Amino acid sequence: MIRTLDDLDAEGAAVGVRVDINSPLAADGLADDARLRAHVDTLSELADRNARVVLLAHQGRPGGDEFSTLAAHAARLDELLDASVGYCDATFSSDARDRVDALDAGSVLVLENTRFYSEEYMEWDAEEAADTHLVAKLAPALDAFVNDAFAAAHRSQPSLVGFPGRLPSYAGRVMERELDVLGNIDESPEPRVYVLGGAKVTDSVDVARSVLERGLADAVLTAGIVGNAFLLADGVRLGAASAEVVNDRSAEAVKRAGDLLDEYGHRIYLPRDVAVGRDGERVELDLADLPSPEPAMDVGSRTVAAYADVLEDAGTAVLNGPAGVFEDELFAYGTRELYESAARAEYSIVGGGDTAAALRRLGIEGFSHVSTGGGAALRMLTDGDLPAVTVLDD
Ligand SMILES: Nc1ncnc2c1ncn2[C@@H]1O[C@H](COP(=O)(O)OP(=O)(O)OP(=O)(O)O)[C@@H](O)[C@H]1O
Ligand SMILES: O=C(O)[C@H](O)COP(=O)(O)O
Repeated sequence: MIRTLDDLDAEGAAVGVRVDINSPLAADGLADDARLRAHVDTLSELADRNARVVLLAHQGRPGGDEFSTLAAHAARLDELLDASVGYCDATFSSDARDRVDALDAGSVLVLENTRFYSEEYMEWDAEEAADTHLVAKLAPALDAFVNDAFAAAHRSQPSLVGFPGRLPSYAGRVMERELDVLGNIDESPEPRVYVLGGAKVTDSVDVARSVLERGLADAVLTAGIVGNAFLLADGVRLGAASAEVVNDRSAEAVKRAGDLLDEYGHRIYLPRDVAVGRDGERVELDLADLPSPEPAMDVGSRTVAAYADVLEDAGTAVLNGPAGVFEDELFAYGTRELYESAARAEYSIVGGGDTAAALRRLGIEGFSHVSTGGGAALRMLTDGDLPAVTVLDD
């Protein structure tokens, strides 16, 4: 059974709360605060119940553009919450532990990006994770652990799976709600159509295989960099610029996408055209017009029309990842159109950090459930088990 905040004696307790506030960034800070807003209920409840709330979170991946401190996140949370929010530029050092010890009841402290520490970017089993430096050093300063980071629950990293071995642990309100909705997806109306876009090529190929093998998906529509990977796997010569974007993420995933096309090609839909930027304009190219020197940044209107036909008959539409570089208005078209078609399905689920940002930016509404998780939601929908959830279950 997974315990929730209803089971936690919060008064005066130092509660470590793992959140997922991994967000798109802009030069001057956060580009979108949807993931921070999602945790407001959990954090306000704990602060109102006089807990000393200690936040643990990651931002970006080592070496990536969005790998940064959590200073801007703390400042934004301070605006979003009634409680006072402090920031500490360490995660488990004596400085961090002293700040936890000094924290007032009803206040929040954001510790530094957990991925600044190399152990956090490795996968562990729960017992080993409990012995990592981060967990072994920080746990004694805490009385309880709450995991509200549904969106990262598919990762077996120390801050996600290590604390339950050392502290009484609970699911936060976001985690509770997500498990409620996504745990019952096998009851959802058929046919089920999965739309896989975005940048996480390896994860998406794995998801496509799983839902196809298990008969959970009647159709898989590919878009974004994921779509480009499937086009390459199908032998389409997109051009060196597009191929580089895909191969930078995973050349191996293209091979696996090819294997999947061999087995399930009749149920996997590939883009029929792509959009590139040429002299500052959007130009749509049919596959026959490729290769192109410019990278494919969006799906084109023929793809949108073909995918809309499939989505029109969907009982359930499950979406992850944008169809293109929606942050640039020239390439927002595919995402806007595809999401609007999906939102019209009888039951529609959409997930992902950038996806949530896209919904807000493009003003798209009407989904039955907007999950905070992208990869996590898809893994939950397909395998039903998430490492960080399994360790909460006792
Ligand atoms: N054709 C493309 N070329 C380059 N970037 C693309 C393309 N299509 C989509 N993207 C980028 O993919 C990014 C989002 O992908 P991602 O897989 O991270 O989605 P997500 O919704 O955040 O899912 P998750 O929660 O798993 O992170 C966006 O920044 C978008 O610009
Ligand atoms: O955005 C996400 O999907 C989660 O925050 C997990 O991030 P990751 O894919 O870098 O582990």
